[in-house]
Amino acid sequence: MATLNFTKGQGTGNDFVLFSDPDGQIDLTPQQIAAICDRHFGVGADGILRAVHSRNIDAGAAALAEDADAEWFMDYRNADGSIAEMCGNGIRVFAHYLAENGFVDFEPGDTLPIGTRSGVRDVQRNLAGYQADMGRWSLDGGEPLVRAKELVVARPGLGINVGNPHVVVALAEEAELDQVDLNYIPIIDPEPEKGANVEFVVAAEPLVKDGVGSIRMRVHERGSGETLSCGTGAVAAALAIRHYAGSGAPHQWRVTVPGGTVVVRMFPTEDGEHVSLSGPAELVYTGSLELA
Ligand SMILES: N[C@@H](CCC[C@H](N)C(=O)O)C(=O)O
Repeated sequence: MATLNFTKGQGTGNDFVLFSDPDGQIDLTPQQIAAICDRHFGVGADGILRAVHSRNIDAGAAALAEDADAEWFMDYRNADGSIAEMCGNGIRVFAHYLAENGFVDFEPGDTLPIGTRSGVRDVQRNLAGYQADMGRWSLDGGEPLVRAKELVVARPGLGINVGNPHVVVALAEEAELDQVDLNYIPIIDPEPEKGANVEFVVAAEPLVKDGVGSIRMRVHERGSGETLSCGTGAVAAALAIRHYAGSGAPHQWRVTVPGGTVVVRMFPTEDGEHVSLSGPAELVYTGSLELA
């Protein structure tokens, strides 16, 4: 049995087991990942973040081709062991982990490029936390119908890709958001080929104040179930509500999730519109476990 030294971290309650494997020698199986993430028999987490040098993981070649400074790669796995392309809360916690453990020199005001399966993401450190440039996004998931337990009729969703796939469902009332039972996987019709994370959203009252939009969101994550927060989900939700609100809608949104609040900003670049995500990141404790 091998010992795995890990750190537990969280960002708005989206929690992760992190470990460093610069040389790319610890390839956990989906079963081992699911066992570690199990909240009764393991450490318990929504996902796993492996810190590996980009040159030592196959998916890192594309990251280095995009930005030769993307030394570290965030190898993200969902709680069920499946691979996901990107994790918006995870990347802040990952950057914090690298900085606090001295793997990178990353002071407030600095930018750190991190390799992910959806491309390189630039993370900025500031005095309040971290902001990640989540890159470009697309409305490429159609408008499927979504059925969820305790919502009486199917609702129209909006498919959005922000590096990973999402379907956002706008609800009319807070009561509906509170009552939807996300212990059950929402049914998406037609079902996306690679599945999707599903966000349920209501507008805050007022929707816009001082040029900033506000929404509340709950999420069912592909591969992890209901989580207290999903960063890419918050980005998708803000983009969807801005889309529904039409021209004149704000380009900055506060997204309140069960685990806290994150901020989403849309901004123009030479490369088309990008979207950023800001929020906290915390390392909670360190530990070690025996790998079965
Ligand atoms: N919690 C994450 C998203 C993690 C991946 C997701 N479950 C998927 O399968 O795409 C976030 O903060 O973005």
